Amino acid sequence: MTPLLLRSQIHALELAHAALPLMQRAGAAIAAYVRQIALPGSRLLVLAGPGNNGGDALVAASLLHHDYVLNVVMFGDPQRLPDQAAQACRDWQASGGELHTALPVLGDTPGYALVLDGLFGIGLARPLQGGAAALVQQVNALGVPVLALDVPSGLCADTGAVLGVAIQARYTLTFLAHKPGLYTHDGPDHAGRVQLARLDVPGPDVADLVAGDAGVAGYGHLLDAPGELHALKRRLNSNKGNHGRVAVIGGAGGMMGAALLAARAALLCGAGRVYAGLLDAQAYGLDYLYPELMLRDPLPLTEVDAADCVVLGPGLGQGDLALYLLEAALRLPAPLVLDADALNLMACTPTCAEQSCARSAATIITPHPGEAARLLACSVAEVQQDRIGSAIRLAQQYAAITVLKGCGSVIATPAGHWWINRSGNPGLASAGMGDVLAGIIAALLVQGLQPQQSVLTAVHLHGAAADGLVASGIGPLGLTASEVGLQARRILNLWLARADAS
Ligand SMILES: NC(=O)C1=CN([C@@H]2O[C@H](COP(=O)(O)OP(=O)(O)OC[C@H]3O[C@@H](n4cnc5c(N)ncnc54)[C@H](O)[C@@H]3O)[C@@H](O)[C@H]2O)[C@@H](O)CC1
Ligand SMILES: Nc1ncnc2c1ncn2[C@@H]1O[C@H](COP(=O)(O)OP(=O)(O)O)[C@@H](O)[C@H]1O
Ligand SMILES: [K+]
Repeated sequence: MTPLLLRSQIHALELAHAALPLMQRAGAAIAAYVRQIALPGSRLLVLAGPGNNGGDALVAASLLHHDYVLNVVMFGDPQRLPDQAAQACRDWQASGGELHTALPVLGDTPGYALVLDGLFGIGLARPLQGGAAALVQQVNALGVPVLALDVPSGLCADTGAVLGVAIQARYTLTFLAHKPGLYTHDGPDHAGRVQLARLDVPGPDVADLVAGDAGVAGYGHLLDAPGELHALKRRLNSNKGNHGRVAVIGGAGGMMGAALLAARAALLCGAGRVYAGLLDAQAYGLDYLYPELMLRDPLPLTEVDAADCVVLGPGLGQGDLALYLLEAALRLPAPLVLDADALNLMACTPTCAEQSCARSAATIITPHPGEAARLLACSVAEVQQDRIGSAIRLAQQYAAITVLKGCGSVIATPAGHWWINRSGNPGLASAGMGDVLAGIIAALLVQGLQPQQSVLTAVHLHGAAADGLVASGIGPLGLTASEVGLQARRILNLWLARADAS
């Protein structure tokens, strides 16, 4: 899996390699990339900011000078550039290059083929305002493809939050290591296609990259491939009893579908037996589409007691029975997946955190940002401003593997390990998708994957299923949770066959 480094960790890496000509290498990597995406002779707009990101852009400008028509806009005082960037600026001017202080008016001359955004990189320290914000807005309004250098200016490299306003790039060439902000929250909308230029610096293990922030165990990983699936391989001589028992509890009045979606997804992803305990007194005794499911009253807890994993929450409601079931589930010795209303109930029942922390089996919580905000007693905006930190805080508060869902779902463990999922698309932004995810997690868990591996695989699979469907024209508009469950089955079996063959 690909490492994801926070800004403090990138700085540690830079420090460990301070003797290397990193800015020269970054400039060369930019020039090589530009030659792939812009025709020689075309006009390029180069934006150089007040720090080393601007230096990278200026080195590239000098390297591209003879083959392109370049307009370089310097934002900030060139006299105050840091040393290496100042040298890059002198080199540019010595080669006959001009520095503009604002976007040149092109008149009748052909427009820009490409913009190189070297305004701000990982040194962005506060929201863009005034001249910087205006420049970014002007560039976005040009409608010209933008190559962002390191990160799109205005985007926080750690969190993917837009600070004020941010460059809308078609491409991002990022240096040394991938940054989490490119992959979660608003990052993917601003970064476009991301490519890494390592600058001949080896991976992150060279440096001690433990971040200063409390609770973060080190650098994270981009979840861009399924992990080890060996435990899912079935012996020829196996029976349903070998493939685990999932119990889904939820489906109060008007919300039966949520519990059925989770239960069906568990069935489709291979659980040997799936029970659904439905709270709706009017619930049918049969799922006509999937009669394989065993629908029961949630009380008594007989099947729940015997389950190898319990999913509690889809369509659960927040009544007295729901709370009783939540407290009973927290006492169960089996792994527990808590979603939706189970999380809302936990947020307003302080004793639940204590109960959750006292559990011996794995607890998995899968909040979307709204549920996370309730659990953390803060606003959704605060959760989104720091998705990694929020996920880790939740993981620690409940001693639970946590999936903070949304664009670039963040998975975190109580020990402070974290991942960002790369699969998935906005087709998943429709009702019932979270229920399907909860069912998939439980299915993988009861078939023998370890809890952490179940969560990582399920999150990646869920997104990959949506990607596969969109690629074949089913979605993003109108993609349904039921289709994602079916496609997850197909992809999981393909992954398994591939793992088997290798
Ligand atoms: N240090 C190194 O070893 C390397 C750095 N590189 C480049 O250097 C970048 C980091 O350079 P810096 O640390 O100089 O940081 P940046 O170039 O990202 O920006 C820092 C400058 O912007 C100003 N600034 C920050 N936020 C602002 C705001 N909202 N409005 C106005 N001004 C603001 C700061 O006061 C400072 O002058 C990386 O993103 C990368 O592009 C690369 O050359 C690779 C090697
Ligand atoms: N824009 C998006 N990009 C990627 N994944 C998304 C996006 N929007 C939603 N998802 C995923 O879809 C699922 C939605 O879950 P949730 O919000 O709980 O829905 P519901 O409660 O309707 O089941 C989560 O796994 C989430 O990560
Ligand atoms: K930039």
